[in-house]
Amino acid sequence: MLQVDHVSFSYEDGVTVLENINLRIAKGEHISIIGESGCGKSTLLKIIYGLLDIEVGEVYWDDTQVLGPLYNLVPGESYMKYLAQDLDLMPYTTVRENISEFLSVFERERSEERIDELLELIEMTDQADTKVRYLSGGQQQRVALARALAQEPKVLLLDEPFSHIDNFRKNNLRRNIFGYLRRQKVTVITATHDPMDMLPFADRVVVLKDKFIIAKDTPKNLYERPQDLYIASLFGEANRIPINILKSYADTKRRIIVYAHEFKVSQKSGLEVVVKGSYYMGGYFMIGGIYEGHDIYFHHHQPLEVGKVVFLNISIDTINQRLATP
Ligand SMILES: Nc1ncnc2c1ncn2[C@@H]1O[C@H](COP(=O)(O)OP(=O)(O)OP(=O)(O)O)[C@@H](O)[C@H]1O
Repeated sequence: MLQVDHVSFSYEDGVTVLENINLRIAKGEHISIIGESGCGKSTLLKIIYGLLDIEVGEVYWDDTQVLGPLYNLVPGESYMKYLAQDLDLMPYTTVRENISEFLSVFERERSEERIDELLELIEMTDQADTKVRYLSGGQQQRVALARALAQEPKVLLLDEPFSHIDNFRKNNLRRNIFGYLRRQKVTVITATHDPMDMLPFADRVVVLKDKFIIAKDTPKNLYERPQDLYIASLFGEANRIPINILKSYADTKRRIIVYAHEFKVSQKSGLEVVVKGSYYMGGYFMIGGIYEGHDIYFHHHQPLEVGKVVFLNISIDTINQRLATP
């Protein structure tokens, strides 16, 4: 088990970046860390890997304490691999050589076979003999992923692992990589902005905000019952709506989170909205509007004229689901 106990951390400027962070991560579990840019996701991964010295708190992998650079000549733990945002590749050697460099001694005996397996996993068999400096940013990120896997870590820390990779490949690659890591029973912690890195793959999601962990839950629970707009907005466009405006019979002044796609447009009754603009999103239009002076966003199958008045409805199931949120 990976254990983070009461960890607080500040860089040299003295500003606290993380405060009282506690995590228990079981072997083989896949965790995602999400939160707005600058909330401390990378810092937490670096602490777990032992790249930073912490003054408050402790990190353990089973009974072994993870120690920072003050206590470790070569920072970083051998059973872990941290794939940073800045990829540490060897630009003047080929993709194959880059991967081979990181195979464990045990694996060198069957190295060609293993490299071919990893090349297939990152869908780069055809570029095996290309020098890394000639690859695109997304291709380099895929090589860095293969290098991380080549080392067969027990714990893999991934910092925005698919951020440079085009959508054309991203989905398949995510399924390949996360599927592989599950089969290998690797413990995985992924820091990400992208809900698609997390919703289909994580067992649990940890949400960071203003130094603290504000939620830990399954992706499904977090998505369906977001505590607040900050969490919901990590998944997509979301609104905070007073419940009694949506359903006149509701006597509560409470506000609930409604995702943009959960509204249905009606010409007759519901939340009265004046249209401000329509944005083509591919399969639908994102409509921006104003209700009672507040911005509101909802989906519609066609654009709506600016200034038009429409009414928004939301299903009773969704309202009940959100009202059940603590
Ligand atoms: N070496 C450093 N020295 C001082 N401050 C730092 C250092 N690295 C990061 N910070 C600050 O610590 C905070 C957290 O940074 P961190 O990179 O951990 O956030 P993040 O959530 O990973 O962001 P992003 O999603 O943009 O990568 C930020 O305010 C950042 O400016």
